[in-house]
This record gives sequence, C-alpha cells and structure tokens, in this order.
Amino acid sequence: MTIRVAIAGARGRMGQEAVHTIMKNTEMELVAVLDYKDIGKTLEDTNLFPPSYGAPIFTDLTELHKKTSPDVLVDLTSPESVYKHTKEALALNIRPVVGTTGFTDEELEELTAISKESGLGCIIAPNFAVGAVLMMKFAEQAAKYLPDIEIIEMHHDQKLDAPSGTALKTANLIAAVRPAHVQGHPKEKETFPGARGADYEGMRIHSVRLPGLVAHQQVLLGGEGQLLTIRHDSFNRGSFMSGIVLSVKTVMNLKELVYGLEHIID
Ligand SMILES: NC(=O)C1=CN([C@@H]2O[C@H](COP(=O)(O)OP(=O)(O)OC[C@H]3O[C@@H](n4cnc5c(N)ncnc54)[C@H](OP(=O)(O)O)[C@@H]3O)[C@@H](O)[C@H]2O)C=CC1
Ligand SMILES: O=C(O)C1=N[C@H](C(=O)O)C[C@H](O)C1
Repeated sequence: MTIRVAIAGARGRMGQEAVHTIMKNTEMELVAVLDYKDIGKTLEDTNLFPPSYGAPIFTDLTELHKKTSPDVLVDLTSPESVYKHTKEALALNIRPVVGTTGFTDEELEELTAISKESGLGCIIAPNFAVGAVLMMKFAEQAAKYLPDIEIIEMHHDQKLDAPSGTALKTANLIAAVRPAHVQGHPKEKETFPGARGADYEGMRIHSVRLPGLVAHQQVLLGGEGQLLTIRHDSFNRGSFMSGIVLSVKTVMNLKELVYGLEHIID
C-alpha cells in the first residue's frame, strides 16, 4: 500500500529536503502541502521545486484532508504552529509525524492523551538523526556514573527555539536516571545574567547560535579528574531524512503517541 503523505512547512530548510525525500520514495506519495500563506496552487508554482512536483497547496488542514485524504502529516514548521497542526491532524484522523520542536510538557501530555484515546499513531521526534539518538542514549547511560552534566547545543542562527528540542529531550532522558541536584558551587553567583545557562534539574544547558552551523550537541560529564564528552554533529539536513522515512512507515502501525525516535529504531 502506498502511504499518502502531506507536508507542512515544505518551503523551509527541512521541508524542502523532506519533499525531495518523499517524492523519491516508491512506497510513498506526496499528496499535498500545508502552508499558512498563499504561495500558489501547486509546489511547482513556488519555483523551489522541479515542474514535475505537482502536489497541491492548501492553507486549511480540513480542506486539505477533504480533497487529498493523507494518511500522514509530516510537520516541519515552527514552534508557534506545530501544536495546533498536530491536534487538528489527530482530530481529522491523520497520523502526525512531527519534527518541529518547541512543545511544552503540557502540550505533549495533552497530545499523548488524545492519541491514546483515538488509537491513532503519532510520532514526535525532536531529532530524526540516528547519531543524535545514540548520543542521547549514551549520555543517559553515562549519567548514572557521572551525574554532573552540562549540555552545549550549537545551531545555525535562524533557529527560533532555545534550548533545542534535542537538548531538552537529552536532559529529560538523563533526569529520569539522575537524581536532581545543584551543580557547581552552592554560593555561585552570575555577574552577567545567563552566564551559567538554563537550569534543568541542576543540569546546565547552553545554546550557541552562529551562522555556518547546522545542528550539533555535546554532553559534558565531569568526574574527579576526568571528563567524558559525547558529541554529535549533523553537517547537513540529509542526516534527518532516514528518520523521517522510518517514522512515516512506523506511524501507520502505531496506536498511540511516541516521543523520540529511540522508541522505534531497532
Ligand atoms: N526533528 C528533527 O530532526 C529536526 C527538527 N527541526 C525542526 O523543524 C522545524 C523547522 O526547521 P527549519 O526547516 O530549519 O525551519 P524553516 O524556518 O526553514 O522552515 C519552516 C517553514 O515552515 C513555514 N511555516 C511557518 N508556519 C507555518 C504554518 N503555520 N503552516 C505551514 N508552514 C509554516 C515557514 O514559512 P515562513 O518562513 O514563510 O514563515 C518555513 O517555510 C524547527 O522547529 C526545527 O527545530 C529541524 C531540523 C531537524
Ligand atoms: O532547528 C534545527 O535546525 C534543529 N532542530 C531540532 C532541535 O531543536 O533539536 C533538531 C536538530 O537539532 C536541528
């Protein structure tokens, strides 16, 4: 069976790469694109894609669903719109595969409940790159032995959210195995606000934004006389595409929300 895929955010850095990936995949069909502004009737009108890319563009998900009946909605948009898209998709019986970051814990909890109630699969993956998933899992394992941790995430300077979804997911995995505790000197004081980064149960998260970067993270674990550094680099957005393909295929057989690619890779 061919999986009918719609993409939200097709004009973006990730969206464009995802459009090419789905178009090339013989087990999938790109049936529609969701945008929030009028950019033409089909992808071809955007001048971003070859003339053979004829997927129609909609600005309303209900209309998109009525006309093109997608099985899956891949969301690669912005922290501002992703929660609404995901909720609407679930209500329309479309399985969301979400790469967009910036969900609050409450939003994740609500979407988990909706997905479970409706028995409709949903995948929210803060990072689709397999190497990044391994970096997070290795950090989680190491945290049991070296519980003093700082996360440094580094991204291109057009990124809207900080800390990154990957850094938050890493901290979340580590926090499940590491008792919360204050790190550094108990009397430490910031003479410049923000100098010590964000505080996640005592772990510090630092966000670097610079032109030239794509997506990079290192987890520093310090112990007496030693430092373990676990690092991952995405040098291009091709690194995320196999995770998107795997998620689109897997979500078809899920009955609830899965948060993180680590739950679906073998
Ligand atoms: N999970 C993962 O592995 C990865 C996740 N990401 C995440 O994916 C998201 C997108 O990243 P990136 O491609 O770099 O960002 P871009 O800004 O390049 O792309 C986002 C696109 O979505 C469009 N858009 C914004 N709002 C809507 C909406 N309501 N409906 C439809 N389209 C919309 C934007 O249009 P306009 O610019 O006109 O506003 C833009 O074209 C981010 O949250 C990022 O963190 C990124 C890389 C990997
Ligand atoms: O905005 C990005 O580029 C990325 N966003 C995701 C995140 O916030 O972790 C995944 C990856 O780091 C690239």
